[in-house]
Amino acid sequence: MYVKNIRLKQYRNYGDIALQIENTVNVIVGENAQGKTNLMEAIHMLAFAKSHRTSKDKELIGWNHEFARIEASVEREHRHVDLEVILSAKGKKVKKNGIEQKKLSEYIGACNVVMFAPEDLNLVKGGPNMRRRFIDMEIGQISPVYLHDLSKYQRILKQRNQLLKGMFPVPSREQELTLEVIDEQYIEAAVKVIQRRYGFLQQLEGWASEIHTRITQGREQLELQYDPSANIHAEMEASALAEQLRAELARRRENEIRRGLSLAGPHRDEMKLLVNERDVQTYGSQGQQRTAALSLKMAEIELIRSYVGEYPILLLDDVLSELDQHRQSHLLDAIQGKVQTFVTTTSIESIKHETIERATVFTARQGQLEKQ
Ligand SMILES: Nc1ncnc2c1ncn2[C@@H]1O[C@H](COP(=O)(O)OP(=O)(O)OP(=O)(O)O)[C@@H](O)[C@H]1O
Repeated sequence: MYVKNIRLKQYRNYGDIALQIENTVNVIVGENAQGKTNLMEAIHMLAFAKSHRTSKDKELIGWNHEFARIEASVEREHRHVDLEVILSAKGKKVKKNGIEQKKLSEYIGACNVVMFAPEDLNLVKGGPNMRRRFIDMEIGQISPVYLHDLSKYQRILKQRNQLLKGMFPVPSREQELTLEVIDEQYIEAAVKVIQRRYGFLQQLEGWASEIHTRITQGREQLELQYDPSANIHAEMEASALAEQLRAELARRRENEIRRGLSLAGPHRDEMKLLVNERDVQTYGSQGQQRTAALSLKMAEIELIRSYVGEYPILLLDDVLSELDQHRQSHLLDAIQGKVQTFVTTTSIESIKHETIERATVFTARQGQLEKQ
């Protein structure tokens, strides 16, 4: 799939621009603060209806404007889809082929995007919430039903926490009975999320470990592990998993009431990345962490292709020049001719010559993009 054209109106520092885009590598070159990342963010918005760098949509609206609009035409293998995201003080609207989609889960997936930005190193170096966010977003784009299950789980979690808070120091009989009912809903929703995440990680690991071994020329083995917050075995089938979670909740009940918090469940689960059997977050060098992040992103591209039957669009925001020649070559060789790619850089010299020769180059200057 590829973005054939895009129009941005009052989005960040863009006034009103329209671009025709080729299904190749597109390099956006420009000095700092010219709008390179803003364009990447707009394409990310098309896929996820969410920015990769802020949760506050109003920051995306051009200063002194009432609304912002992103419109694009995306070519898919046997069809084409028009997408539109409109942001205003009233909220966000998303449209697919001109029809407003009330549920984001019905919109997401119309176009698939993999983004690799410097912050992605936090996937390896950062806290568990970064990895949970990564897993949730990536499963969401290949399986919108997952987003529905996840938000159901989050809704029940909120209710459960509220109930637990009111149960301290002495729970009433009524509260205890309500907790029993909520626990069953909580377990059912949690099991769905855990199983989906576990399955996703296994598939992702298949690709990521192969890619990682190739990049490190056989020196390193990458493993991804689902590391649950409860004493459960994520690989078990649903009823056994539910049983384990039920036992775990019973064991932790007193503590949960004392703290007014749910202490076991997907919201606290972790994904571990091991290189040669050691946690790369704790023991990995900068280079190993960078390679692990790159392997994950490259694996994601393959995983999406295996699900949707087409390669996603790749956004490389300010990372290509950060990769040494060896890692750059691995990435570029894997995508060349197959994946529509957007690369931003302040210095065109940092990108391999052969890539530039075959790429379309745009210059970003003060909210304008000019094809070279
Ligand atoms: N809501 C907004 N309205 C107008 N301009 C904005 C808005 N939000 C950010 N900007 C401007 O957009 C510019 C930043 O653009 P962007 O982040 O795309 O830079 P960049 O070209 O990627 O730079 P760098 O190379 O430093 O990453 C800044 O000048 C910033 O002031």
